[in-house]
Amino acid sequence: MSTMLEVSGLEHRYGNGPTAHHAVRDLSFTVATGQLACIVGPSGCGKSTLLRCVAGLIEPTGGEVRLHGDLVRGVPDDLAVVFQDYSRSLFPWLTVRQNVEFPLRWTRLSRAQRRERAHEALGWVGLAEAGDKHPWQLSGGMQQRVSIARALARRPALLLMDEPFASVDAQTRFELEDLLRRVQAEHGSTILLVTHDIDESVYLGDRVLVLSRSPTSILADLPVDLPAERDQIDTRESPKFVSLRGEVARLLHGGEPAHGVVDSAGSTDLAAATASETDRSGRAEQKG
Ligand SMILES: Nc1ncnc2c1ncn2[C@@H]1O[C@H](COP(=O)(O)OP(=O)(O)OP(=O)(O)O)[C@@H](O)[C@H]1O
Repeated sequence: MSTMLEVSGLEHRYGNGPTAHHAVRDLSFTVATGQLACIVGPSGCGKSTLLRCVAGLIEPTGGEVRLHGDLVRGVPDDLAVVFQDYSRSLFPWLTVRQNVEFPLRWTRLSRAQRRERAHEALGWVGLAEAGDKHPWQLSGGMQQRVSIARALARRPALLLMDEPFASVDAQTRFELEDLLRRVQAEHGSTILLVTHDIDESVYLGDRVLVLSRSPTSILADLPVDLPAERDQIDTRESPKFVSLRGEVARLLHGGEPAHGVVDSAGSTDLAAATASETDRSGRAEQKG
C-alpha cells in the first residue's frame, strides 16, 4: 500500500523566548492510502496543532509533512477538513447543494460537473433529496453529513477530521460513525481523524495513534485488528474491542505500552496485547 501522508520529526512551538510554548515535540508517523487513522490524546496535548501543521495552516517549527510525497507548504489543493462545529462551517444563506458546490468553484470543473459532484456526494451521505433545503432546516447530524459531503465532493487525497462528531447526540454519533466507515470503504478515502473519545477511536480506526501530554509525542501506534464490518452493539461488546479500549485508556492514564509488545518503530502489537488481555480477563473470570 502506498503512503499518502508522512509526518517526520514534527515539532511546533508557539512564540519565542521564555514565553514560548512547546506544543508538539517529536511526531513521526505515516498514513497509508485508504487508511483511517485515529488520533487520541489528552485535552490540550497538541492534537489541533498537529492537524493545523498537516493541513498547512501553520508552518511547523521543526520537521516536515509530506502529502503523496510533496512537501506541505500552505494548504494543499487536494486536502479537505471537517470540523466539529458544522453550524459555523456551513453558509446558512446557501442551499445544501450550493454549500457542497461552493469549494468546487476554485477547481477547473464546469458548472455542470460541480453540480454533478455535489449531487453524487450528497447521495453518498444519504442526502440526495435535501439539496434544495437550507442547513437550518436540517438536524445537527444532517448538517454534519452535509459538511462531510462537501469535503468528499472535492475527492481529497486526504480528509482531516477534527472531533467531527463531538457536537451531536449519542445516537446520531453512532449513525455518523457507521456512515463514515461505509463511505471510507466504498471510496477508499484516506482519513486522519482526531477524537477525545477512546471508544470512537477504536470503533472507527484501522489504527489508533495515542499521544502523550503536551509537548506531545506518540505513546503508541496501535493497529485495530477488528473486522472491517463493524456493528455498534456486537463490535463494542467483542473481547478484542474491550481489550483495545482498555489499552488506549491505560496509556492515556499514564501507563506504559503493553510490555514486551512494543516494536522498534514504537508501535504496539495489539495481537499480543489482546492475547495477554484476554488471558488476564479469562483468568479473572475463572477466579471469580
Ligand atoms: N496560538 C497559540 N499560541 C500559544 N499556545 C497555543 C496556541 N494554540 C494552542 N496553544 C497551546 O498549545 C497546546 C496544544 O494545543 P492544541 O489546541 O493543539 O491541543 P488539543 O490537544 O487540540 O486541545 P483540545 O483537546 O483541548 O482540543 C496547549 O497547551 C495550548 O494552550
